[in-house]
This record gives sequence, structure tokens and C-alpha cells, in this order.
Amino acid sequence: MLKITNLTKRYGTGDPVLKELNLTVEGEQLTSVIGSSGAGKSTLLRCINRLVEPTSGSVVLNGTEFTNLSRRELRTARRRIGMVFQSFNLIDRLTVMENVQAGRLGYISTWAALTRRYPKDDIRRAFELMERVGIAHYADKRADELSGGERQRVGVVRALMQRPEILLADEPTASLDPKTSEQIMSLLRDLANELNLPVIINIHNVTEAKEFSDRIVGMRYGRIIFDDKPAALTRAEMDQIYAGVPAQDRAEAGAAA
Ligand SMILES: Nc1ncnc2c1ncn2[C@@H]1O[C@H](COP(=O)(O)OP(=O)(O)OP(=O)(O)O)[C@@H](O)[C@H]1O
Repeated sequence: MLKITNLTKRYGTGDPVLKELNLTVEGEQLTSVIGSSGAGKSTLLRCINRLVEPTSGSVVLNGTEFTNLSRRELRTARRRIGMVFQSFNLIDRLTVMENVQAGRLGYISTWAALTRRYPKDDIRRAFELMERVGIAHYADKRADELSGGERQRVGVVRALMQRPEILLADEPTASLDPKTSEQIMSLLRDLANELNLPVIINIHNVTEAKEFSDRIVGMRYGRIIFDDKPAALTRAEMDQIYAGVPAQDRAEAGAAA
């Protein structure tokens, strides 16, 4: 279970962009965080694994308080949190298998990693996961030879190789075409279920968020102002979450659907 309590983040001396925020996530559900640009969605996700340092508050993952960890402890604890990025963050000149095995860095020796002598179990698991997401036949292909959707699948498998207790996805579909984007959302939802893995996604496309999520969290100015099932996200709720956002931008964000 992830329990965030009174989380506040202030960059420099500016106003807080997260304000005493509370959120609990558990179970194999896909939670989408929506909100207009600048609402604090990315900051929230990045405060969980301390890619961004929280100013105050608590982040507890299955009993471990993340905000108190030393740098060294954090390096180890971070492996428990998988992360998927909008820009995939793959190493282009490496193969799919090598990229996927990067999820095991920190678990295996540097020598094993450098010489590509991955443990048998890791290779087996990599193939299982790559098979599951449909990229096993690309194992030896260079990452830069893949399409966006395929690259994101590599990113997902790499994160899952860590055997994470939770998966965070920061706009995982924002660089993809609409059809591929839906496929990745559907994949993330199914994996959450199959692996009994809570998944939190920061997403702009509200139509997709509604279609694929079990839960929607709506943010505005660093606070959560909506937290419910997708069906409860009515036009009136949307108007509050996106108040002041020009109509054309809301349409872009999928809000007009
Ligand atoms: N490194 C930083 N330094 C200073 N301010 C920052 C930094 N990162 C984010 N901010 C500010 O914090 C606020 C929240 O940003 P954040 O990226 O979390 O919002 P968001 O909801 O994810 O927006 P978007 O959907 O546009 O990515 C914004 O006002 C942004 O300018």
C-alpha cells in the first residue's frame, strides 16, 4: 500500500505546488491522475520516489517511510518503485534485451551487467514479460529501430524487471499516436490486474483515463479535488478540475469528449 500524507512541495521560495496532499493507493488498480498543466501531477509522481524531494509530509510504501531514507537507502528502496517515462528513457544503441536487463541493475554485479552475463532467471523473466507485451521477437534489435509503442513496451518491461511493488507512469502515452496510446493504457491496466500491481499514471487525455482507469484523481493547484471512479467524473466535476483552461486546450486534453 502507498500512503501519502500531508505532502507539500515547494520549488525554491515559490508557492507550494503540492499542498498538504493526501492519497492512498492499494490493490491492483490503475489510478489516473488528471488536471490542467501545472496542477502538480508530475511533481506528485516524482515526489513518491524522490526524483523530486518533498518539502514536507510522508510517503510510505508497504511500511517504508521514503522521506526519511538516506541517499544510500533510497537507492535500494527505489527498486521497489517502477517508473515508466513519456520519453521512454531507453538507451538507443543497446538491444531490447539489454535495455530490459537495465531494470536489474543494482541487483546483479556490475561485471555481469557489463559483460551481459545476465542470470538465467533474469533472462527467463525478461522473455516471459517481453512475450506478454509482444516484443519478445525484438529481443536482439536495437532500441532505436523500434516504433514508439514498441519502445514504451520495452520501458514497461524494464520497470517490471525490478519486481516493483508499485508502478508509476509519467505521461506514458503522451508521445504516442492515439491507437498506440490506447494499446499501452490497456496493457498497463491488464498488467496491474495480472501482477496485482498498483499503477499510477499521470495523463492528459481524460477520455483515455476514463476508459482504462479504475480510479481517477483530479488535481488542481496542488490539491486533490476529485477522487472517485471514472463514472463519477461528470461534466460539472470536469469544469472544476479544468476551470479557466481555454476550450481548445481542454479539447486537446480530451476534456471535451
Ligand atoms: N524543477 C522545477 N523548478 C521550479 N518549478 C517547477 C519545477 N518543476 C515544476 N515546477 C512548477 O511546479 C508546478 C507544477 O508542475 P508539474 O510539472 O508538477 O505539473 P503538471 O500538472 O505535471 O503539469 P503538466 O501537465 O504541464 O506536465 C508548475 O507551476 C511548474 O512550473
